[in-house]
Amino acid sequence: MTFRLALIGFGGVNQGLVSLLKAKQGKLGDLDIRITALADLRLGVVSNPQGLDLDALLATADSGFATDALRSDPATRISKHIDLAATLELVTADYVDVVVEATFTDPHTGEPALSHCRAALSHGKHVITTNKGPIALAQQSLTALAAANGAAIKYEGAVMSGTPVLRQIGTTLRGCEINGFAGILNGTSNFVLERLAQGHDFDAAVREAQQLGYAEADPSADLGGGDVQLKVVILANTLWQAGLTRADVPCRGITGLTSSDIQAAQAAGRSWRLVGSATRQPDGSVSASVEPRELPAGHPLAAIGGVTNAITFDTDVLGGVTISGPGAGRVETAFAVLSDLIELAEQTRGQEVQA
Ligand SMILES: NC(=O)C1=CN([C@@H]2O[C@H](COP(=O)(O)OP(=O)(O)OC[C@H]3O[C@@H](n4cnc5c(N)ncnc54)[C@H](OP(=O)(O)O)[C@@H]3O)[C@@H](O)[C@H]2O)C=CC1
Ligand SMILES: N[C@@H](CCO)C(=O)O
Repeated sequence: MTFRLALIGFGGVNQGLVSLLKAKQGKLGDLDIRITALADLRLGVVSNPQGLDLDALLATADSGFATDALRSDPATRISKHIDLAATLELVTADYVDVVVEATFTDPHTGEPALSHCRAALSHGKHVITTNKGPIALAQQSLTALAAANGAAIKYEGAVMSGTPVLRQIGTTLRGCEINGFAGILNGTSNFVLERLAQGHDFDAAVREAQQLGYAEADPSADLGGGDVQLKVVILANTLWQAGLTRADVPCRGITGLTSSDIQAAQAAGRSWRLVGSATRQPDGSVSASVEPRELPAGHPLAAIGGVTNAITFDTDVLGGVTISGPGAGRVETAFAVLSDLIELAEQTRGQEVQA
């Protein structure tokens, strides 16, 4: 099976995807994944219906977006001009099967990602996104649009990066009723908390998280809790079709904590963690919050350090089920895209057998 991808945004995650596809060449069975289109503000709009060379793409990223390596294939078209219309033309091109949306997360409007997703889905293109904006704001309508056009929308990377969480809800945990969750859902802030506990400076820790590819384009979303707020909305709506919006999730980040708060907790064997949580009440309503919590040693989330994230689901049959793994990172998040592509291939094959 062949998937021809359009990558929208060529920052950390989509560059990570190119590296990962190169590393996995020949290891994905009959799944042939090609990148036939790319749109990025710094690069412009690039296409090659036969597939762009992965080494040339990596060289382009490494060289700070010089296009010499891409130009060595005469079939590759490059236009430096990029605007919404050019990007929408690209995502709907006949040489694109799957659009991988990885531009910045806008928590207020979801744009321009929302327009990219809608255009792709309404032309029957599958969408895979790591972008939390469109999913937190329009999960239900995007899913309906996909279904109406025989397409799929997948977003495993939107919560806890490459660590499988949303897929577990839909597969292995399906026989359980999940009545709540609490988790460390932001890699950057957890990384900064660890650095502060080690005595490092706040701003230096944030810069390090940016260099490592963990932070949002605007890191105040990580530190102020807004990123976790979006993830809580996505989880609650996935679990319970709760119709939750950001306004329903009171939110405080880690910016009110001082180094002395953190070190005092540490001396007492406790740890500050930024926790996103939600609970379904007996009447079906959902209460949710994002806040720093001082956790005792032995709490399942207390020992989760650095960029690692973890979530504990409160289930009727198993009690607490905790999933832990990387919460951010370029290749780690690209892995979520790859896992969505593999699932999409399985589902497409299943539909072909039935037809
Ligand atoms: N990094 C991570 O660990 C994770 C990231 N995510 C999400 O994945 C998405 C991508 O993250 P990441 O790759 O780290 O972000 P980056 O900021 O590294 O990359 C985003 C890229 O998109 C480009 N871009 C911005 N607007 C447009 C546009 N209108 N059209 C085309 N390209 C555009 C940016 O260009 P320019 O730089 O010029 O603005 C940049 O190159 C974000 O939504 C993020 O929240 C989710 C999970 C983990
Ligand atoms: N900026 C986010 C990326 C993953 O969504 C984080 O640090 O968790």
